[in-house]
Formats: sequence, C-alpha cells, structure tokens
Amino acid sequence: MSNTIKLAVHGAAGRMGQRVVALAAEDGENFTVVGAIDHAHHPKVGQDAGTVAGIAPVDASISPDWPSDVDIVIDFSLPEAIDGCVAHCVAHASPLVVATTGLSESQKQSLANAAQSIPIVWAPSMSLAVNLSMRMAQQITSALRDVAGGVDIEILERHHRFKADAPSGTALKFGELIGEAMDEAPPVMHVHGREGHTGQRTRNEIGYHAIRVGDNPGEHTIVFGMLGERIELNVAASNRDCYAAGALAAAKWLMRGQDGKPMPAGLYNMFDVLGMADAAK
Ligand SMILES: NC(=O)C1=CN([C@@H]2O[C@H](COP(=O)(O)OP(=O)(O)OC[C@H]3O[C@@H](n4cnc5c(N)ncnc54)[C@H](O)[C@@H]3O)[C@@H](O)[C@H]2O)C=CC1
Ligand SMILES: O=C(O)C1=N[C@H](C(=O)O)C[C@H](O)C1
Repeated sequence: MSNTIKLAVHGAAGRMGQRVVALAAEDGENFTVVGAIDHAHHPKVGQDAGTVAGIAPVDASISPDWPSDVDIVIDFSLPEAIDGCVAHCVAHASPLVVATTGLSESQKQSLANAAQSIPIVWAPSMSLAVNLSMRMAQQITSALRDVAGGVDIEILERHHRFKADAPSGTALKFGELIGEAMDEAPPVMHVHGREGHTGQRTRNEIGYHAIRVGDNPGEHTIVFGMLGERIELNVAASNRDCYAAGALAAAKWLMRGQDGKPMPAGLYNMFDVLGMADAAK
C-alpha cells in the first residue's frame, strides 16, 4: 500500500467505473482503490466497489463523499457530474484523468482553466488502438488530400444502446484531426447524418453516422471513398478493458511521468501518455 497510487474513481458504479476498479485492484503493485464516488441516489451506494465490480471487496464503498487521502482521480461519469469532480480536484490539488464525453464548450474551457493548477489527461478514448488509428487517419488524409477526383471521408460509429451522447466523443475527435489534415479552404463542414434532398456531396465535408445497437462497447470506421476504390479504417473494442487500462496508464503517467517524477500542471491527452504527441501527421 505504501508505494501504491491512492486512486479515487468518479462514476465508480457505472459500466466503466466498475472496470477501472477491477483492473486497478488487479494491479495491486501500482494502485490502491481508496475512493469510489457515485451519485448519492445510486442504488449501490454503501456497497463495496469491488463487490459491485464483481471482484473481491476492495475496502472502499460506493459513496457520494470523497475520501480525504487521494493521490489521483479517474473520472468516467456524465457531463452533468463533471463540474463537481473538477472543482474537487482543483480544491485538493489532485491530478485528474477525464474520460467522460459529451462535454459542453464551457466545460471544456473549465478543464483548460483547471489545468493551469493541476495536471489533467483528457481524451475521448483511452484506447491504444483508437489513438493509433487516429494517427493513421491523419496520415491517410494527408496522403489522399490531393488525389485526382477527390476523397470523401465519412465516420461511422457503433455503440451500445445505453450510450447517452451522439456522435461519440471519439468520432468527433477523429473528425477534428482529419479536418486539420484536410486543411481545406473553404473550411471543413461537419455533417451529421443525411436526410431528404441533400444535393450532391461536397468535397470539404466530413459525415458522421451514429449507430446504437445492443451491447457494442465501441467501434469506429473511417471511410475514405475515392472514385474507383476506397479505404476503410476500422477499430473496434471487444470489451471495455482497453479504455480502463488506458485510463490507469494515464494515471500512472501523471503520477510518475517517464522518469518517475509527477507531471506538472497542464492539459494532456492520450497522445502524450502514449508517446505519440510528435508522431508524423
Ligand atoms: N474516454 C474513454 O475511453 C471512454 C469514455 N467513456 C465515457 O465515459 C462516460 C461513462 O460511461 P459509462 O460508464 O458507460 O456510463 P454509465 O452511465 O454506466 O456510468 C456513469 C456513472 O456516473 C455516475 N454518476 C452520475 N452522476 C454522478 C455524480 N453527480 N457524481 C458521481 N457519479 C455520478 C452514474 O450513477 C453512473 O454510475 C460516458 O461519457 C462515456 O462516453 C466510456 C468509455 C470509454
Ligand atoms: O460510451 C461509451 O461506451 C464510449 N464512449 C466514448 C466515446 O464517446 O467516444 C469512448 C468509447 O467509444 C466508448
């Protein structure tokens, strides 16, 4: 316990929170779960977070109250819950990993403000495969930007029926990065679904299509359509552990950096954590 990172999970009773608790408990050399925060009205309040996650008890109960001695917070909650979490971390100088998607522009600005005093990793996908695919999508876009006849780029995402936001934060991030690589004038248009008499597709748009089916833990397909051929870049999770493991890697990176020292205040992302911040775009 003495050398482990004391971790509080915000949204601990949720689908993702449970997997973070379970993987952190499995990695007992690095982590001790000391806090399992969730909404005061959650039916699991009072139960041990390990039991809720389907593992042995971890000696931290699901609770709306924050414990006093925390090294770092991982958040997988809801946009309506994030402001309180950020305020708590700033007030207690706790480093923070934010994975919640669907944040408003003002919430994104609050994160940037908070990052002036605490280190924050914020990313719509903590998955290694997704972040690698984002770099690949940027490279494919740059390579095809001036192809004869043009390239049409569309982003399809599939998620479980319980997902609250659409399109996914990951799809929007793919679109943002691809838009930068398109470097278009006039600026790129982000088109969400199509219906009715839309007219012909323009060259400077990116289309988004959100599919909600069953228990899909997350899948993104980037279609690069040309005249005569196409590329489809597909990245799919088999379960939620890719995201939970990524969030724990981000927490370790914030606490220990690459050289064992804690990261200074700042707003970081998974490219930073994975050493891909300067990867060729
Ligand atoms: N960045 C990434 O890699 C990933 C991000 N996500 C995002 O994480 C978020 C959570 O996803 P899920 O676990 O599937 O959702 P979920 O709905 O299963 O879990 C959310 C949890 O937050 C809790 N919560 C609500 N209000 C709260 C409050 N005021 N204080 C504390 N907890 C509160 C809920 O009771 C629930 O237990 C979503 O925004 C999702 O898009 C999900 C997977 C991967
Ligand atoms: O809600 C989810 O499940 C997921 N949400 C994230 C997003 O919106 O991009 C990441 C992942 O795709 C799973």
